[in-house]
Amino acid sequence: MNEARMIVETSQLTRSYGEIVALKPLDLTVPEGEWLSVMGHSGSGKSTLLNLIGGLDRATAGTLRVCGADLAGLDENGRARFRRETVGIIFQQHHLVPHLTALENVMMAQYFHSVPDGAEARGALERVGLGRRLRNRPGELSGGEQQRVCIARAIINSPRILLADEPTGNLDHASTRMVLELLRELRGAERFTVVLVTHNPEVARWGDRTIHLDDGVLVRDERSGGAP
Ligand SMILES: Nc1ncnc2c1ncn2[C@@H]1O[C@H](COP(=O)(O)OP(=O)(O)OP(=O)(O)O)[C@@H](O)[C@H]1O
Repeated sequence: MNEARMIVETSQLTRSYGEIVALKPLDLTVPEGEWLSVMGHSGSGKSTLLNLIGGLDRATAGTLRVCGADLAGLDENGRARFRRETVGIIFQQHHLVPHLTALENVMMAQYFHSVPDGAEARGALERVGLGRRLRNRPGELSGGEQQRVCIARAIINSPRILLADEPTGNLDHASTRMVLELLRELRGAERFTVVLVTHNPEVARWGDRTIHLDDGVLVRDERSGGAP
């Protein structure tokens, strides 16, 4: 039987900001293809963990391997390359450029990864169901549609791991469901691993597994109940 490959492996991973220990020594493994939900109160260390996994921040102690890369051993350039090649990120705030169309917003992300390619960007927008809204600016799209542009932008480089920080935090119930269904469908098709931070237990249930952080400590690790 094949052992599942671990996409994230941490050992005693720690992040302090001066006196504040945002993440206390954490041992965590995430197998390839898993959707891991991360819950916890405000300030419990969820974004800190996500930012470390995404190579956006550096640990103060411990080890962290993501897709085989030893993140502690990478310099700034190495981490930028790791982010470009391996990671897709979606935030609560969409960070779309207001005066650019949906297509141009995705192409701008490509510019930072590699070379803008209109056909590829169009393909990503079609994959998230926005093939008919390519020329619309963010202000002309609903909140759920804006988040779908962000998902198109995040999957354009075929990431091995998709990180989502409260991706549905600003959305109503129907748009939340649509975004989560899309993530589930894309994960099935593209086989990336998902780590999704949320305050909302209903959202966490869409994952395979949920970990709970409390004051920087992993206090619970359980199989999720399944999507409603
Ligand atoms: N750059 C920073 N400098 C100083 N302290 C920080 C920094 N980033 C996070 N912290 C602190 O680390 C702790 C964990 O923060 P983190 O953002 O990871 O929590 P969170 O669980 O994501 O919270 P929220 O749900 O409110 O986003 C908090 O006490 C926070 O104030």
